[in-house]
Amino acid sequence: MKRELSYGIAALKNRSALKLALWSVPEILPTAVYGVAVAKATDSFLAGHAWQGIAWLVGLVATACLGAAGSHQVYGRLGELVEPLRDDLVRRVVGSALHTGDTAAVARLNRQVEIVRDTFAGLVLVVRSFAVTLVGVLAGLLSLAPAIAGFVVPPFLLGFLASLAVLGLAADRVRASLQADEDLAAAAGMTFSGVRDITSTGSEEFAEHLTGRPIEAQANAERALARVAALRTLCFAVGGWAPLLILLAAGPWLVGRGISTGTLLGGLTYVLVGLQPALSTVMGALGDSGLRYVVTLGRILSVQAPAATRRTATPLTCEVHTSGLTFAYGPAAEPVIEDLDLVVAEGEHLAVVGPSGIGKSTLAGLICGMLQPTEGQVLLGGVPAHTVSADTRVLIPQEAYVFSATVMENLNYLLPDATSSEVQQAIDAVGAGALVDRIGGLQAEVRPNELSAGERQLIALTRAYLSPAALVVLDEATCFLDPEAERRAEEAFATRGGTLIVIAHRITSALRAQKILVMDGNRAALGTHTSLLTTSPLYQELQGHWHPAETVPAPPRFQIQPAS
Ligand SMILES: Nc1ncnc2c1ncn2[C@@H]1O[C@H](COP(=O)(O)OP(=O)(O)OP(=O)(O)O)[C@@H](O)[C@H]1O
Repeated sequence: MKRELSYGIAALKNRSALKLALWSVPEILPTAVYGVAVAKATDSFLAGHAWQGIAWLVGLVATACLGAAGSHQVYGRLGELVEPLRDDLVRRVVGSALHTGDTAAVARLNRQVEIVRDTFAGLVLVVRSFAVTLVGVLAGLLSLAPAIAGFVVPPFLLGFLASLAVLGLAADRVRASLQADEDLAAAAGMTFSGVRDITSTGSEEFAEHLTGRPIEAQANAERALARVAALRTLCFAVGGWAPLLILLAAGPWLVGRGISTGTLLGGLTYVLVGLQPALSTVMGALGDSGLRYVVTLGRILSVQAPAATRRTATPLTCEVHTSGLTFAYGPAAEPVIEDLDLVVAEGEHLAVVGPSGIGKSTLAGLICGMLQPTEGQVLLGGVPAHTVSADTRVLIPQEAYVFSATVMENLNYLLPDATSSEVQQAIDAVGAGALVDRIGGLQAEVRPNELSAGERQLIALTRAYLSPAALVVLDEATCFLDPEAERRAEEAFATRGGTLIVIAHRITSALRAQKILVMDGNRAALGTHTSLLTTSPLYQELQGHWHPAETVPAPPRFQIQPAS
């Protein structure tokens, strides 16, 4: 739990957290004012000064509007605070999966990353709103009647601190309950699968013994969980209800010492509308989202990337050589690629074409060593692709990855030591200059959600261009660019040096390549545009599909967005 808390606290140590805290200040005002306004309005109405009472209520509405403006800003800052945390977790998850080759883990862990992000954001909001309420109510009570604060605040804080103390215990009990659940499922599964043998050999007693213990253990774990729930209810009774009862009981005494009816009502308002709901919400969130955050983040953080011993080979060339390459997604599945022999020489430019779902992305994954052949092999410079060091090759998929950081950090991610002039040269070559200018230069912050798909692709392409990788694989990585922007980017890669493989989605991409691989089920044809037109019926067909779209100018799929 300590590790998960430290991780969350570290994520809060940045400027966005400070901005979020500052934008929370306006919200304190209505919280501080509502009890005072109710007190003053009540006393004014009771004294027959109706307009004065109405003026207090109008003032209350005005401060609420001010608070709402602050809340609006808070949500914007929350995104800036939470997205870098998500990016960091995704980086860990993907990094670990790349080392272990367990790509299914990416999907599983990515779901957990989403849970951590959502629970973290929820916790930040709830804890922030609790702090705002506490400060506001304290300020309001002290200005209204410090004696009321003396009755209300100590039991409230006692209940709150006790509920925090119970939280650690609750986390342990939840983990124990999950474990007991899993143990019981395993024991019951084992007994169920052997039920015929148990009946035929008359071993019911043994089977009962086998499942009886985990059932008892699970029942105990559930009872322990229920006791913690009862303890939390007790904490809420102390923190949420005791202040109210104490204040009501002390009412006559307070009135006897000059506290007006309106002031007493104002104090009750602070308890009923401020402290009690805030305590209920924060306890609920810590008990629910808080526990989910701790347990889920714990699972992600414990998936350590093993020492990168497997991806250490640095080949001397970046020639791609596949022989007898066969790949299926599972032992019983039909192969997606079967017995493929292919050589792409160092410095060559290959386009891969074929119908949707034929296996182009699978081939890209195999060439980059992210998938391992079921049979045959893929060599990069004579070395098995999955053992080659990660910086030897770069694969840019259709959905480009851009993260919340500066433009420079996004671009030099694969070459952190790149000089400004190297970065600028890459930007100019790929054609990302207008985009970088629009974002505000190299030191400006990138907000991924404000970029179009084409703009994200331009950033990923520039990053790949700048990388030290000798093999670049573009898997429909330019599909959201207009044909002219795509031409410029692809030509930049063709003249960059190294081997280039482009999964093409337009005929023009194929025409720019020296060689074209047509993927056609279990068959594949390799040749040039001219030779394939005569040797590959599928290529002729694809060309027929592509051609009209290429001759009729398509609307641009990438546009620089106007500065907002
Ligand atoms: N992780 C996976 N598990 C199981 N099957 C998969 C997986 N990824 C892809 N496939 C299947 O493998 C086949 C080839 O998919 P792949 O994505 O390589 O084709 P593609 O030619 O790149 O398609 P597209 O042009 O639509 O991107 C498809 O039938 C697809 O459904």
